[in-house]
Amino acid sequence: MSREHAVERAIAALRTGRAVTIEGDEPLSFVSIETATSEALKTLDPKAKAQLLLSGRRAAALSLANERDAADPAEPVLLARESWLDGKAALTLADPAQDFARAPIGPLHPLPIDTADSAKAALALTRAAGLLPAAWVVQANDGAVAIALDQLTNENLRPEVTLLSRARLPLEDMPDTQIFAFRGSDDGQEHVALLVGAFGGKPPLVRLHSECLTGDVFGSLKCDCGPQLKEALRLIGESGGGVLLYLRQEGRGIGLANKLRAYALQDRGLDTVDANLRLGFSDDEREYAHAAAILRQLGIDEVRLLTNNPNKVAALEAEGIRVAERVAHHMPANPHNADYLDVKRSKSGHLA
Ligand SMILES: Nc1nc2c(ncn2[C@@H]2O[C@H](COP(=O)(O)OP(=O)(O)OP(=O)(O)O)[C@@H](O)[C@H]2O)c(=O)[nH]1
Ligand SMILES: [Zn+2]
Repeated sequence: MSREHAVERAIAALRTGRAVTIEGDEPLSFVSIETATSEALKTLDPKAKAQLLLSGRRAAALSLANERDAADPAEPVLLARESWLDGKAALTLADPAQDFARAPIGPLHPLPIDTADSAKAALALTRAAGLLPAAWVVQANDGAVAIALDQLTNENLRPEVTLLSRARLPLEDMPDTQIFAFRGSDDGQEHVALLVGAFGGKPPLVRLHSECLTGDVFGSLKCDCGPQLKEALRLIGESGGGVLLYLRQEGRGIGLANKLRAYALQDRGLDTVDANLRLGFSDDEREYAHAAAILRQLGIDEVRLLTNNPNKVAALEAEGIRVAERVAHHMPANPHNADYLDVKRSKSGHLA
């Protein structure tokens, strides 16, 4: 099976509460603790000592001593079977929603992991599925969807994108716009490119916009995404033409439900970075390999990039697209996003 289909099937299984088996030297079967069906939970191994996989970051937030002293917060932590650790308790461990409203939970006993690569890949799959990075370890079973570890870890497998369709899409003040849909070869995500006007000669003005349902569609004041999206299109049109990529990396790559979980933590006083960490994600889970592949398919290998984020410039260059110029893309702050924009500058390296 192609890697694309294997990953897509595994993601679909996790989202619907079914088990996935990572095959290889260190086989590991698991289900998402968020979606696990009662069927899947029946396959918890009654004899096994091990039970729950959490991300190192989440374990650190729970003040759990990692076996490896949390040297790498991205490393998974394996917890032992405890009689009280049922579906509800596991969800409380994985989801920080209750962190401020309950007594400390435990005792919990981390175990050494003898399937470290598979455990890491398992949590990467739950993240890719937009679920909390937490899993029950279950017994291998016939119903599980199998995927080979090297289909998940082979760094040489650079994602490619397939052009699915293109059409005219007249926009306000930019009637000469075309929309292109692409599908990622590794995860099946549909990304969009808007080609505005005709460009040629100097490197086109390009905006890599990461999906933000709340800002882009509902006009949320918590972030600056909505105004950035509109202004980027306006600037691209004004400059004679260019490209806007609409990348399906909602919530800096953690997915919509997880972003809303992060928002709930922000309602409790955490900032945008700490909220991600408490959920068990890194501050920014995005990647730009798909963006680079789309630009290449559009015949673009050099851009003027609209962004305040130097990591985005570096990531795109690492994927082989030259950034001839960074064009600042600041929006006026409002009372609801002023702190957010401050944190982007003080903690995430955004340029003022
Ligand atoms: N996890 C999380 N994601 C958020 C939050 N606020 C906005 N986002 C997401 O952040 C992404 C936009 O990131 P920004 O940091 O505004 O922009 P950037 O792409 O890093 O930098 P610029 O190019 O300068 O805009 C979108 O995917 C949003 O959904 C938040 O509080 N938590
Ligand atoms: Zn936003």
